[in-house]
Amino acid sequence: MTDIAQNAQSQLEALNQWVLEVARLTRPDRIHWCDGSDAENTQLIEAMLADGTLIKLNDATHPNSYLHRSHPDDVARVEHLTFVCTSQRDDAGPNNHWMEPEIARNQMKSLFDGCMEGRTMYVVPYCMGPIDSPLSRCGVEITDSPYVVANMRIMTRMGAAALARIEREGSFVKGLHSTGDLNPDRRFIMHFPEDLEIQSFGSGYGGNALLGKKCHALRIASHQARSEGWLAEHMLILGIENPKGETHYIAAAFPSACGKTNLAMLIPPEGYVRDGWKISTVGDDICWMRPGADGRLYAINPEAGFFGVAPGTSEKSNPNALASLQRDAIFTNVAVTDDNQPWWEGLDKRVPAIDWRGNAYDCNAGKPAAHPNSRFTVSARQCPSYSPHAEDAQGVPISAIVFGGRRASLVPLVFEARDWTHGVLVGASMGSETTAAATGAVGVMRRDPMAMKPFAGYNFADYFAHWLSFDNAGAKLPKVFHVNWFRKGEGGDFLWPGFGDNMRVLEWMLKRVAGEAGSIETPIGHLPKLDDINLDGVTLTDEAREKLFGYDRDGWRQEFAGIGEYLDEYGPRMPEALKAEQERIFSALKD
Ligand SMILES: Nc1nc2c(ncn2[C@@H]2O[C@H](COP(=O)(O)OP(=O)(O)OP(=O)(O)O)[C@@H](O)[C@H]2O)c(=O)[nH]1
Ligand SMILES: O=C([O-])CC(=O)C(=O)O
Ligand SMILES: [Mn+2]
Repeated sequence: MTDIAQNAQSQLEALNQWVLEVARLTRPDRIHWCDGSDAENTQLIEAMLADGTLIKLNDATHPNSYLHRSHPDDVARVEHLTFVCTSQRDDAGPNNHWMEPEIARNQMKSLFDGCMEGRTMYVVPYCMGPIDSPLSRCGVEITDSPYVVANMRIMTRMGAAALARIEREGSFVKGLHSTGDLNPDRRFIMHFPEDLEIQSFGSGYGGNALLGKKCHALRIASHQARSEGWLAEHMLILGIENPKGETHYIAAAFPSACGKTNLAMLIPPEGYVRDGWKISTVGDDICWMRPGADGRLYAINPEAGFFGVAPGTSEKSNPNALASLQRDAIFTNVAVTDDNQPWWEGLDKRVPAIDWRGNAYDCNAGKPAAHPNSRFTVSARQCPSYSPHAEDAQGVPISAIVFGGRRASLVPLVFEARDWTHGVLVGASMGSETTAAATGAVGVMRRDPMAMKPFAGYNFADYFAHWLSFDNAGAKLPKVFHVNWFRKGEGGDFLWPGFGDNMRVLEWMLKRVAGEAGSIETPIGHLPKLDDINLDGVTLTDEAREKLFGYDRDGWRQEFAGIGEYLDEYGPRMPEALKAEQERIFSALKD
């Protein structure tokens, strides 16, 4: 036998053994190896329609589309129940909940004991990233949820091709998932990055249960990326083609429910379209980046579908998303109209008949009909703006990295970092108001470095050091920017129109990359002057102009004092260079 054949056989044996070991513990009635075929999917869907897990939507308006109503206590990620179990506590860092691996494994073992009795155990081989890309990585999720299987089929390259790659390759991420009894007291999402392992119990919700997404492609992958010299980030990737026909790619990190899907699918304002500007979508949530031979960062989207926020998605805000959702989509926790079409707040003026829990909708009760974190799952290939380069094995070269949060006050529309180290500080000091994507209070300002607070699989101090390490000889790094689409006026309204008009800010960024646009230098970075940004067709009040393009020195001094305190929470592991950058800016703000 050749070495390669021998390796393939031993990989397969390791996988088989693990599957049997899990089956001995969880005691399912049946084991089903998923091949990802249409026939298999049809069978799964039929079984879910029969037992009520799925409800068929209006076939005339939404062919092959389904509604899933989750348990009302299981509608979002659960950060307080999510753990990174490294052998050393400090390796997980103050940014993660930590448990000793041995204790976590024993606790999970007792939860998984017999939990699949009466159920089918599905073995789901998947590939994160194009099946032929050297940047992609594989995993296998074992789950007792057919809803998870149907979603994984849309969100990843699932089935036979992934299994073949696993047989060829050295390693895969092992993910074990059971919905258990959905009791929130028996719910844990455990990560063992040193062993490339995930164990998730007690939830069927997206980020907790579709293990390829946040658990693998962010927490495990970020840990792996650190030792292998790449980056696994909570970023969208989009392409911008200018009137000259040149395409630049931008990666942008915004926290959960802060605008990644919307920016990734942006349709430019009319004047831009007429001039020949085009936006293409590579990814809307996760970005894996690695330096190429030419020193630039090359990125792939490890996902194959979108698990997007439904509320706020409309023909006006995001026509590309709506067009993607015409068929073959799974909707989770949305409302339905009297003719059984999916509906959510912000979609249109119709009044829904049934709310997300399945009760008659009472429009006077003051409660939303769709859950604020209701979602759609759909293949990226159905998106009209899906980039022809989204499946390129070598990835796309990144010209700019954008950080952004939901900040009602202080933070202007856009500014540019002076250099890479400053850019890393801009990312590290990001703040944002919490959203419905995770359980807990909404609208509370918190530090969310690089939009990775819930997703970094290791100590943020080491993560920032890893980011800084990309600035080496030969590197041709992207420019770094910060945006805020969510600045509010005294009256509580958003001051910036957002959505398609965000194109104006993207254009300024590309001009900065090309050295063609002006700015004003301030201690926090380069801000555009009002006439550096094309505002043709946008009406802004005086308050909006001042707050979106101005800079409040006193407010920023306070902000930087807070950033200094935040960095200090990480103790001596925090890289000196980042602390020094913070101190430089803080003292410039005092002058
Ligand atoms: N005011 C305003 N709201 C926006 C803008 N872009 C997105 N939103 C709203 O923000 C919410 C979430 O946006 P998404 O694009 O789905 O967020 P995401 O970052 O992809 O979220 P995750 O999938 O949770 O990671 C939606 O309700 C949008 O309508 C914008 O430019 N301005
Ligand atoms: O993980 C999820 O369930 C959805 C998501 O993208 C996020 O919360 O950032
Ligand atoms: Mn996300």
